[in-house]
Amino acid sequence: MKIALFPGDGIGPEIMTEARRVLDALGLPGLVLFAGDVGGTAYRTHGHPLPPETLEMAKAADAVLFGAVGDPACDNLERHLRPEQAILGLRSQLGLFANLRPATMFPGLEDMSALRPEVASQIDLLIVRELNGDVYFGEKAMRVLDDGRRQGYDFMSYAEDEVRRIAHVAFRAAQGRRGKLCSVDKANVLETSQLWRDVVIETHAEYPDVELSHMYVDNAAMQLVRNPGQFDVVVTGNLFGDILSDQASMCVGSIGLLASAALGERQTEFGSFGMYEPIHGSAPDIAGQGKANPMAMILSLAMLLRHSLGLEAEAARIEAAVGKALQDGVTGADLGGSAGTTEVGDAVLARL
Ligand SMILES: NC(=O)c1ccc[n+]([C@@H]2O[C@H](COP(=O)([O-])OP(=O)(O)OC[C@H]3O[C@@H](n4cnc5c(N)ncnc54)[C@H](O)[C@@H]3O)[C@@H](O)[C@H]2O)c1
Ligand SMILES: CC(C)[C@H](C(=O)O)[C@@H](O)C(=O)O
Ligand SMILES: [Mg+2]
Repeated sequence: MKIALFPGDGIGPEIMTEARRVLDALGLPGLVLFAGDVGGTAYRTHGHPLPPETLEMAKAADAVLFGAVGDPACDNLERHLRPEQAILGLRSQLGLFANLRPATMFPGLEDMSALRPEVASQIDLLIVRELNGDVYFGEKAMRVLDDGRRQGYDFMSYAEDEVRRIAHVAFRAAQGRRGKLCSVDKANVLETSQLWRDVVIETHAEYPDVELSHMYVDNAAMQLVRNPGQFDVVVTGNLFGDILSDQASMCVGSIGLLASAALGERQTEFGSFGMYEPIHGSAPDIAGQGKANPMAMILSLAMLLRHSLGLEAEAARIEAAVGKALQDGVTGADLGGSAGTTEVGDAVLARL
């Protein structure tokens, strides 16, 4: 079993240290770990945010655990050299098109939600975000128009096969949960979304046991705050899924709590090859201060064990330990507490 660890920038290395301690504590036999550079860190040492050796390391592994990338000092680099290209490059070059972003209320944390506790307590949803297409990967450029004005543009598109494969993932996920799928789009304005909706409806024919609904993304943003308990599985495109998942994190209580899995079609002898990362970024405003919440990173490790290594019991053990630490009131500044990154890690380890 080979896991590639890519800590990245900002709080990435701090939270990766805690996930690594949890992994070590499990004492899994036959585990081989590799560490690689990504993001601004990799740009500084190798001249590129996703050096070829890092990509090769990811390909040779059964799973990748990814911290975060992003560095304000790199924001003026040409786009292909910016830290974010590491995560985008890994997702596209590894064919990881299906991003699972679960958001579930942790018992005892209801009062820390940005929503009223009785509303927040109902949250148990899964965002299935398409990860290889949309406006993220279309042609983009800045140009000067004939009249001298600068214009930026990004081409948004989805091909039907790209929609169909993520729809299948979402329908199957709904079958394994409460049987409800809400497809979020902007079909009232965008042709990309009209095709999305048409293909999701066509795919539904193969899943008559799943209840399908459609929602425009602006309404979905509102409904997520008004009544998040109405959602079971939400399937949406790359951009909308990015935004709605950050929003969902504050409905639960903190962006430092939400984990994610990026999966594709490749199967290994242990499970599905995948890359696992917190949904948050490198948090430059708190980097190096020992304040970051490592729970999203630790929960991403749990997802890795479940989906890529077939270790369901170990995954559940980690999730239970995180849940207990929260229930016992061990929280950092993001959740109104005073525990630092290492203390939160200690608390999870003590409850494993
Ligand atoms: N997957 C990724 O690597 C990823 C994801 C999102 C953003 N980014 C990058 O990260 C950089 C910063 O972006 P941003 O500020 O918009 O988003 P961010 O998620 O890094 O931070 C947003 C806010 O949430 C807080 N926060 C985030 N994670 C936290 C944690 N674990 N514990 C406590 N607080 C936490 C931060 O302190 C900040 O106030 C940018 O360069 C961006 O491109 C990377
Ligand atoms: C860093 C950025 C490219 C990334 C995205 O937009 O997908 C991040 O926001 C995320 O949610 O993983
Ligand atoms: Mg995001």
